[in-house]
Amino acid sequence: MNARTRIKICGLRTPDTVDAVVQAGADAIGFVFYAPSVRAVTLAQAVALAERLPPFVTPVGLFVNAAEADIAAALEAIPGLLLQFHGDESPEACERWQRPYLRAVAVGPDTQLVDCAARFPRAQALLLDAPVDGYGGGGKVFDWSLLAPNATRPVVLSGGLNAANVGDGIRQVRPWAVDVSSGVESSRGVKDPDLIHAFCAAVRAADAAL
Ligand SMILES: O=C(O)c1ccccc1N[C@@H]1O[C@H](COP(=O)(O)O)[C@@H](O)[C@H]1O
Repeated sequence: MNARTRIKICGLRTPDTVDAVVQAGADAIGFVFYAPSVRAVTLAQAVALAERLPPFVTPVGLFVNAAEADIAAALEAIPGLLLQFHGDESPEACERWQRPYLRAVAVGPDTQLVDCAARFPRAQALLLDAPVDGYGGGGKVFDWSLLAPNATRPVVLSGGLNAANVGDGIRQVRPWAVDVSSGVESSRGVKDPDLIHAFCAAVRAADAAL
């Protein structure tokens, strides 16, 4: 039983939206270290944004097939950074840091979460996303009914979530946490404080009704 669904808001790029995420009561903030993304930030930008975070709000660094030197630099520069691997990284590439991480999984009809958990033993959670062109942040919902209720690791539900559908996702999947990017944007790559607050309120409402 999950007493409170944790919330990660991903793809923050400005101080005011980071502050909005904190004020809305989210648990984690994602920084996209993937240059092709409209949400990409430099390490210097992420360091400045992460310095705004109070205790108990976790900075998450999202990487897609990144160079080891870039991951090492981010870990060095941002205390407490949780890694999120959202590309084609091998288990070895994810495990070499010897620390917990989030492993993204594009969910399809053949996805076996038990096997995924076994392949990525140090993954603190499996982050379930829709298969998209490219690697993520596509605002697409996957078929939640594909998930067998036998996950051996906490799951983070993501992919096309917004204030209108996150309650259904929580009721159906019962994830440890939810993760959103597109669904709290007024236009592609532009976070909206009102949508951030609405998303967090919808999660709280769903939790209260469980
Ligand atoms: O946000 C991005 O631009 C991104 C780029 C490359 C890989 C992952 C990315 N975002 C992650 O994708 C999922 C779903 O996002 P959305 O809510 O459907 O837009 C989420 O975990 C983001 O962190």
